Amino acid sequence: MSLVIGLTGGIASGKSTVAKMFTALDIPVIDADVIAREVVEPGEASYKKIIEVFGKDIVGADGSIDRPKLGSIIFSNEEKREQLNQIVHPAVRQRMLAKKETYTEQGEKCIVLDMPLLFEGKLASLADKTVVVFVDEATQLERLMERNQLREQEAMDRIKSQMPLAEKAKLADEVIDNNHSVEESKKQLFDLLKKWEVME
Ligand SMILES: CC(C)(COP(=O)(O)OP(=O)(O)OC[C@H]1O[C@@H](n2cnc3c(N)ncnc32)[C@H](O)[C@@H]1O)[C@@H](O)C(=O)NCCC(=O)NCCS
Ligand SMILES: Nc1ncnc2c1ncn2[C@@H]1O[C@H](COP(=O)(O)OP(=O)(O)OP(=O)(O)O)[C@@H](O)[C@H]1O
Repeated sequence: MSLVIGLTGGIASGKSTVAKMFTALDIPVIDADVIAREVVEPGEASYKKIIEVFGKDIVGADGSIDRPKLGSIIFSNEEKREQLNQIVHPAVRQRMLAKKETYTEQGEKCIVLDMPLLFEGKLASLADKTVVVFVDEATQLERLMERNQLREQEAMDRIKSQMPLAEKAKLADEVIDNNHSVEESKKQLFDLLKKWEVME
């Protein structure tokens, strides 16, 4: 039996930072953002559907989807975001499920689903335990603007396109407070993994 951990949070709250800690422990991590990139590569069904809905202008010079352009459309327009979600999310769900099955068959005792939209979507029920990586909104905004080189309004649009982190924290089994150092977050994670007997 594998323990499936649903790792979630908000944009730039620190999921990838915590996911790397699992990887360093040789615990497999299935990353929804990586899969969401794979399913829109040229030749994939979702690639064609995105062009049908958003037009040829959404394709960059190299033939792939122009992600900054698509982002600037969907993060400021709920209807367009919903349209994109309806194209991409079923394909992401299907691949995440298949990967999870493979790891389960391989006998992995712990598997992580790293998924920003775990609670907004339909995969939370797959997880035995859910963990939210939490930061307060001021820290989230600062880290997002810095990492993605965004103006305040663009960063706020992205934050507001998701369920508030405080609400996610209420839905989660456990919360990692990532407002402080990475080392402090690691200690919180290790305490959880000891409690769940994933590590000694
Ligand atoms: C809009 C796109 C092209 C922007 O690409 P970009 O490379 O700039 O960002 P990236 O994919 O790395 O996502 C960064 C973060 O944005 C947030 N985010 C992405 N898509 C969404 C969405 N539809 N709704 C809310 N938040 C989102 C997540 O927190 C994610 O971790 C891309 O995010 C996308 O295709 N989104 C739709 C698919 C999706 O929902 N992915 C999230 C995981 S399933
Ligand atoms: N405890 C911390 N202290 C300082 N900076 C941090 C901390 N945790 C993460 N960061 C930085 O904040 C930014 C966001 O972190 P990270 O990329 O892990 O978030 P994420 O939740 O995976 O984001 P996204 O879902 O948008 O990809 C990164 O630049 C990262 O280096």
